[in-house]
Amino acid sequence: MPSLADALCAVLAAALASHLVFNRCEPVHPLAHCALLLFPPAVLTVLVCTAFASISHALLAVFGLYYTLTLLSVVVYRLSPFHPLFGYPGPIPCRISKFWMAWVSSDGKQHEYYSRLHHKYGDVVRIGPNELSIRDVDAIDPLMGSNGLPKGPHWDGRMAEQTTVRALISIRDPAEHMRRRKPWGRAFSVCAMKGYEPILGARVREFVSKLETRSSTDPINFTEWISRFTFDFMSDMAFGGGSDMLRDGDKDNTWHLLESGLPTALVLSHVPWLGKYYTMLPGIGEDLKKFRLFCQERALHRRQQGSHTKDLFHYLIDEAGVERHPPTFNEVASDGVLAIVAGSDTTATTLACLFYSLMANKVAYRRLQAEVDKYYPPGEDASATTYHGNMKYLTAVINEALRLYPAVLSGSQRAVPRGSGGKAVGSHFLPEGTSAFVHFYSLHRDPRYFSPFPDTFWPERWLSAEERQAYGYFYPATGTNSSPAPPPSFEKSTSTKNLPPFVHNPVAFLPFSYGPVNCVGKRLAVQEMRTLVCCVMQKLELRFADGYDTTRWERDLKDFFVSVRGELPVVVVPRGQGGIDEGAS
Ligand code: HEM
Repeated sequence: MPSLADALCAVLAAALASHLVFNRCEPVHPLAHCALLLFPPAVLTVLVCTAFASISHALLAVFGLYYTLTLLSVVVYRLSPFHPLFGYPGPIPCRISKFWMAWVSSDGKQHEYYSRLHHKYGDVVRIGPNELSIRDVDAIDPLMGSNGLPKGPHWDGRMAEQTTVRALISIRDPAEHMRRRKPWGRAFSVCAMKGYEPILGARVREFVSKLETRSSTDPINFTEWISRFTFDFMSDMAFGGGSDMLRDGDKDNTWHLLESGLPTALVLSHVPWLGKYYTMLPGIGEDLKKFRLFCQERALHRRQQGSHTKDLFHYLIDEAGVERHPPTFNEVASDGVLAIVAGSDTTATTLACLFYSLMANKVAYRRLQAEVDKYYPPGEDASATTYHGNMKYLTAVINEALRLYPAVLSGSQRAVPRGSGGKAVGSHFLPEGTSAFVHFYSLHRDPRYFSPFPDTFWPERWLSAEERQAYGYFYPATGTNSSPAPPPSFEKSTSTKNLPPFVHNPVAFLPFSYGPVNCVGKRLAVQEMRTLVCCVMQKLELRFADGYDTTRWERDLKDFFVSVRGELPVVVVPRGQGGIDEGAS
């Protein structure tokens, strides 16, 4: 008959063994969890129950002790010098469990949290037991370049409900990713892009004319209008049409279906194994399922109908029959959903941030308007891309919006595969099993890479010194300490004397990520933004609605992997009709 001390030793040994198995094998399947968390204490209870007064005492003691000791062992190990990431600084709750980041991220402000951590702890911060956030330009290529690391486990949580066919963005196996990316590469080649101009031009003209011909000058929510445009355009591209939000508004509540799952997906990305349980809950993820169904119906319809234009779907489904291993219909349908999600929300956020920034910085607004007027005077079709490449101020404005507000604020995770022996990333070493990402938001606002005014919308930083000088020096007035800071007023200055040295390092500019799994839709996104901005600036005049609190913009911006923007109440009138101050120039 075992003594009480024997029983306690047995439970301690079992708890340590269980921690060891969790640590080595990282099981994610619920059955494996049950086996490790229920089977050992149940067997132990049977074996040592005679050491206790009753079976219920034995159950309570063994199970309670087993769980307490397992947890304690996990916590002590993660904080101890034996942990491979011990040398990296970070807050204690982060080092203990990813549940901490799941909780922190749930309010959509994880990008600001990471940024604060980098200010406090430096360029590499331990933000999870096995995860690092990096703010160092030298880490970009080794981490994300062609000899870099594959995608990390956060995709297993984000896409937990995709149990059969995964969309391109969440494929972690590099060989499979490369196979699935081929049709996408073709779809965004220079030649294919030419074919998209008429589809894009038609939607942009519709957007502008809808706003131009409004009979009222009441403020509109500009964010919503832009979202309708990007959604309609991506539906045209992915499924040959089928969405008319610009005409009918969001009558099917599609935008809600698209965005409602984002916060949960972000939380699950921090604790991917929880995704398996989440998908078992009845009624969970209904919005996303509806959205997928809606897209699948469109894909089916588009396949049956065929198309005269070579849209994105044409390439994804390989209508020309050029792929050696053509994708299956389910793969294409899944990638069609991805095109809508990855293509509409990201571009909508960037455009909304861009127009917000322009309205807050009237100097930049007038400079861009002047450039548009030069290349596309009244009567010229501003949706034709002919002069886009010459428009340096336009490029500067788009880059600056992407720098301050990258649509994916916190970057995309990579992971060091088990058995690889680890990876040197710049001057840092990442042990195997470590996940890491370059934090775009922190990198883009780091004064070592962009100075002066790293937190301010200042498109002139993207011009050459001569071009900046030719424009004359307009600088944001400094000295505001409120957080979030209101957009600065701009002052005319005759010299650069009292400014910190000019620093501009485009290597630290990664809104579309970097390397072989970067944003495959970058060309389309840039063309879409250039076309829309040119047409809006040519035909319309915008200003914030009276009483709009400009500090709200950054407060309302949420990081749910793809960022989600708040309302932007704007007065829009056709140009030349007056009513809007055309002052600063
Ligand atoms: C301003 C607009 C956009 C921004 C800032 C943006 C940014 C990004 C980022 C940061 C990634 C993650 C890459 C990584 O994991 O390293 C990504 C992936 C992706 N984006 Fe975009 N994107 C934009 C627009 C678009 C558009 C218009 C499309 C068109 C369909 C698109 C399609 C994709 C796809 C398919 C992926 C997955 C790529 C892969 O895993 O190989 N994106 N994007």
